[in-house]
Amino acid sequence: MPAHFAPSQPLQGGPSPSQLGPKELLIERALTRLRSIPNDLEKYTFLAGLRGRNPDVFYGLVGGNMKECCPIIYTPVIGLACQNWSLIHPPPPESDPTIDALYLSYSDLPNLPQLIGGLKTRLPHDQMQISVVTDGSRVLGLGDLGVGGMGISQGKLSLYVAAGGVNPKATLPIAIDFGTDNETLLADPLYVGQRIRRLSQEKCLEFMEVFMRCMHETFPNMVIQHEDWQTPLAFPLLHKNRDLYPCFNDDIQGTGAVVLAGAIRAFHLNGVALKDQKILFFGAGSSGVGVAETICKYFELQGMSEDEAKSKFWLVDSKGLVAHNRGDTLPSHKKYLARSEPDAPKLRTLKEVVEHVQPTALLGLSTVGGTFTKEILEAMATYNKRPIVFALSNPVAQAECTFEEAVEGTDGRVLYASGSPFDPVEYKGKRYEPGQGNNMYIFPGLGIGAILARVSKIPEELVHASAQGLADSLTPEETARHLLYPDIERIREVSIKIAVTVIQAAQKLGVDRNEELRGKSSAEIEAYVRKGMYHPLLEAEQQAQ
Ligand SMILES: NC(=O)c1ccc[n+]([C@@H]2O[C@H](COP(=O)([O-])OP(=O)(O)OC[C@H]3O[C@@H](n4cnc5c(N)ncnc54)[C@H](O)[C@@H]3O)[C@@H](O)[C@H]2O)c1
Ligand SMILES: O=C(O)C[C@H](O)C(=O)O
Ligand SMILES: [Mg+2]
Repeated sequence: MPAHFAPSQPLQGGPSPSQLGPKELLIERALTRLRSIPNDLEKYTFLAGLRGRNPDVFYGLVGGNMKECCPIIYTPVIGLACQNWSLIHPPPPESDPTIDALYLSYSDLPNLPQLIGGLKTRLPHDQMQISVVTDGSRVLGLGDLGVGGMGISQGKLSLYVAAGGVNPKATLPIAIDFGTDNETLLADPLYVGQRIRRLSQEKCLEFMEVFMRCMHETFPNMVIQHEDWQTPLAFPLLHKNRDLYPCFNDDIQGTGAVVLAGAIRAFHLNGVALKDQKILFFGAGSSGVGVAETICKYFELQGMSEDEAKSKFWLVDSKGLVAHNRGDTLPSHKKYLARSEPDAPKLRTLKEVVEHVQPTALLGLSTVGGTFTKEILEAMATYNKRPIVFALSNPVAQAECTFEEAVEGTDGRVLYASGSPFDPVEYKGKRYEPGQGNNMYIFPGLGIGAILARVSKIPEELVHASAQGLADSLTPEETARHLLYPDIERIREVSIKIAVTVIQAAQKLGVDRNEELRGKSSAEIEAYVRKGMYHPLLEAEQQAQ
């Protein structure tokens, strides 16, 4: 069985089209067509149409050409698609007996048990494995896009299939319409969602409590990924559900894991001992705090006391340095890592905080593009031989600095990762390669591992295991190139490695419910993972699922 989809590139020098099998030929045609489309949004709609018409061809194309296709079906172009959702992807008619995307709204609350229970007969697969659920309230760094968030749910699930090998029929994207506070959408008669203001947090959580219960009763083995919920809902949803159901929040935990994996590599490459690292986060929302707490926990696991680990972190939000003595009431998610010195300086701007802290690492999860200015990058380069700069906000225009700016501002010494992809840069005759610190490296492996182990819940240890699996997945050649993350074309192999680590962690904690896998060696678990994966180039009867 192939470990990866056959990439289409080798076909160019291989057999002529007439010798190709029908799926390979269709994939080759689709790729040629894709390359002929000049406009990004049209490329997206072409691929979305292909996914609907012929999933095997779509996934064969994407899986063999990740570098080329990911920026279209995922960040950055997916952001544009979400912004234009009403024009490109209206919900299917209610009479449609099958569904491949589910839209719900608060008014469905009294009927949720029947509605969700009834899905079993309307869905093409009776063993649904994974759902990505959003209310579209914070889509990438683009803000509130209402039901346009469906694009993100679908995009994430496409990667679950392409990278994680989940059967496409076992995935369900869900967008929940709680209204929108986006003035453009509220004024747009063509908007496909409800043109009402967002409901209160209380109402949303009331709905979600019933929703999570009904989903679990209907699909007891399904993993639910919460995605792009605004921070005031993201944390309560995670805390209320994490001990009850197999679910996780991708922005808090998936991002925590991917950045931890890149940071482990970067701390090694900058040569500074962990106890001397000083990590500054620009942005203290669900993602910033999620990442900071994940790295903080890692420091503890490496032998630091809790207080020592916490002392390595500084958070900056729109009001400046986050500190208990700041004079405002901090929301609960910011309290744990707020500076606690009674005389913590009251610093307003990022520049002031950078100069005060002189960090070894500067991480942006702020949604504000261009905020790591030349001056800030140059300052990072004066404090560090190899400054760590991660511009993690999505999509591209929201990145705190581009790769080129980071290379120039630090005279080529930067250890850089971004949330959205950037091209390599030539600087003073040398070629530099960026890392893509995007949770896409984590959730497919974490998800397929959780699915195959049939976990009852996803404790933090599984998230840490996924980070370790990713950090360990670089080849010697990638390590020698000083990469922070593996080549994206290898994402399926990387996801397999992460899945094995996650399954073993689940077994150790006793949250696995798949008895068949217990007592198996790493190699046996890996073989089981490979066998359980969907391969678009195999015929249906050859698929294990
Ligand atoms: N790379 C990845 O895998 C990944 C994963 C998740 C989220 N993200 C990105 O992270 C970003 C943030 O997501 P979130 O859910 O945490 O959002 P959020 O809105 O909850 O948090 C944003 C934070 O930035 C701060 N901020 C905003 N404007 C600021 C300014 N001008 N100066 C200083 N601070 C400012 C806010 O106070 C807040 O603390 C998004 O752009 C998202 O795309 C990336
Ligand atoms: O969707 C992405 O590309 C990453 C992340 O989940 C985000 O919200 O930005
Ligand atoms: Mg997200």
